[in-house]
Amino acid sequence: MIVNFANEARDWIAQNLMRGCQPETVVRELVGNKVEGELAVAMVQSVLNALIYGEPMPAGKLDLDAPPAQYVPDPSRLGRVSVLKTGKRDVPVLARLQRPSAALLGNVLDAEECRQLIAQAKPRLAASTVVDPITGLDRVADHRSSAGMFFKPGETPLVARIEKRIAELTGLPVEHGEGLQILHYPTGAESTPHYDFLMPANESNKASIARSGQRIATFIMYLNDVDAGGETGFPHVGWSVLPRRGQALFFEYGNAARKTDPMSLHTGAAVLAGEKWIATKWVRERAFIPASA
Ligand SMILES: O=C(O)CCC(=O)C(=O)O
Ligand SMILES: [Fe+2]
Repeated sequence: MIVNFANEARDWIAQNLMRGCQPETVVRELVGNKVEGELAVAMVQSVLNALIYGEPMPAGKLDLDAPPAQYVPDPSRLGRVSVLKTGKRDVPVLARLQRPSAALLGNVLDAEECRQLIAQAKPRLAASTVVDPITGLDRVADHRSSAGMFFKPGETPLVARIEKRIAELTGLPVEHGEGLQILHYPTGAESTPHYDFLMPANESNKASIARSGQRIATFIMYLNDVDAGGETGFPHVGWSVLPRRGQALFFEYGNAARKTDPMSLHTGAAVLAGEKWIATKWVRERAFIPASA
């Protein structure tokens, strides 16, 4: 059955979802406003499918019989070996998750590399920004009380060496990587639940996706041990990765069908004691071309 779905209602739902409201909360609000329950679920689901799975945004009509969007992960780019090799380095696979597709890796960076990355980044840290989902403009994050900086691809010999290592480990070409981001979380700082892929509904993301394709994978390297807290968490599956110096978490959320995985929602839990330093590489479908190029 096809029903009318006013663009105003659709935009209200989209804004709330992009602000981080839980879909169930948005459904409850709609039901409180006298929208019939099943219809409310279908309305919210259709907007979520557009925001997260890259389905077309509903425009004026809603098909209540449309099948739910599905995400089927491709096989992990890491394969099934227990130790990955890059140069003289052995990188053991310490743990794997099926959904979202993820692996924890040991011995990715040595202590001196971690120390140098922190030292090179420290003088250049600025309060983290997020892209405002409504305006598309950068603003200082209210929820992500960390400070960060980006290296340009290949900016220093150390950065270039690490980028080459990531490419050899993951099979993803060096050129597909965005500039390496260093993030520092002081005690108390956290990063609230978010996706790393770009919301295609956001105007400012459209140009970026057109240039370089969607983000499909994230490689987070932990640069120090954290005394308490600071885990990278996947709330939909209840998995937490503890920051350990030199280890890395690789997760993939884009498949060959060009869908994105809603299970890849993740957080940086609040640092409870000590501080946390990470280096993150986000990887695109195609060669990364920054906005200014
Ligand atoms: O701090 C963390 O563990 C997560 C960081 C993160 O989500 C990111 O860099 O995209
Ligand atoms: Fe993230």
